[in-house]
Amino acid sequence: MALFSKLRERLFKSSSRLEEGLDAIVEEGGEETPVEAPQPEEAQPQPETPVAEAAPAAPEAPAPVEPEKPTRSLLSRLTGAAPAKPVVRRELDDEMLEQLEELLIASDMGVDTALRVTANIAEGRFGKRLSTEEIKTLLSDEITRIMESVAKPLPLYPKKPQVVLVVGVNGAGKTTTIGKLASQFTAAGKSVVIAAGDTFRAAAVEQLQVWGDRAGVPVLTAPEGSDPASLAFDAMTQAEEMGADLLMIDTAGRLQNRQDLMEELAKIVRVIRKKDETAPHNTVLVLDATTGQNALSQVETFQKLADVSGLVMTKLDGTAKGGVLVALADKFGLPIHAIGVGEKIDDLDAFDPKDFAQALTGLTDE
Ligand SMILES: Nc1nc2c(ncn2[C@@H]2O[C@H](COP(=O)(O)OP(=O)(O)OP(=O)(O)O)[C@@H](O)[C@H]2O)c(=O)[nH]1
Repeated sequence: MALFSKLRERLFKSSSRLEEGLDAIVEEGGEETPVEAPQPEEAQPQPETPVAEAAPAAPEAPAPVEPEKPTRSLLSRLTGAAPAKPVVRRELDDEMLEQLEELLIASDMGVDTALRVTANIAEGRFGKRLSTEEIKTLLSDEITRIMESVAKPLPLYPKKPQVVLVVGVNGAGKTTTIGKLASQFTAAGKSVVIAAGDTFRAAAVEQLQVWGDRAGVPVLTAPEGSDPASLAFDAMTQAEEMGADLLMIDTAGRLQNRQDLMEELAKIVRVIRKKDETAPHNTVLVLDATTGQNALSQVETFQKLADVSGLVMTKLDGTAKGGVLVALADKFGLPIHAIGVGEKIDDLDAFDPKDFAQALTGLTDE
């Protein structure tokens, strides 16, 4: 699956960290078990557990988690394939659970989420023997379950222009994301206008113009230092006159002076509501995945500054902190509209929970 492999490849740092950690945990107290476990009909003595070498025989030896797949053994016999390598399994106990929790916390899933995820994985499996692959599958299923309800593309309304306010700290990837979204909406037949609302930074305006050119959409600007709210008002007027479907407004991200920023955002909202009292229709918070747990406090801060309606997580490529997205979904339940997986114009993917969970855990597609 092309999309899957792209995400998998780009989330490599996150997945390899988890993968290496899981291997180390399972190997630490695990034992090799044969992959081709004897099937009941093969008239082998029925062991209570498929462990190769009986460990210091625990009287209540745990049963295997999943039955071994019979087709594997039959298939390899029919095709004469070399016997598969033995699989290492480790009994799930308190110590292993704690190590799993630590690993998930280290992958930026956050303490609360890591505890919840491991508790759910452990439920009904205590004392059972698990391989790395089995834990990856359980983990991936659990992450998918958490993320399913937040995977929502940016909702589109019949309202013209639909106003999308884009907020986030400087450097999070707002400009890039606006450019990528503009390109996607244009390709989908929508007419888009961008307003460069961070009027205090000439470089930010120039950068937005570069992205507007790339996406082939007009970028409305105002002289440096002018009032962002007045630009937003003019942009509303122009977008209406042009019959644009979408108006995306970039905003400043100076958190150093929170009060100013709060007033600036509030004023933009007040002014555009003079034109359309239902605007802004979306307030999208752009977050940088490489900031890890800091993304959580940014959500809290921006929720106080603006009525955040959804998230875009950028820079998921090349970070070992991809787990923060799970923590965000678990803690805030805000819709995740898209994920940034690179610096190019088409490096913005719809958020697919299963692909993401598999890529994060390094689970290979079967
Ligand atoms: N690798 C990677 N880099 C990204 C992604 N999104 C944005 N960037 C890079 O992050 C840097 C900052 O992106 P901008 O879009 O300028 O961020 P901004 O929030 O608009 O920042 P200001 O203009 O400072 O307000 C740029 O170098 C982008 O190329 C992404 O998904 N992956």
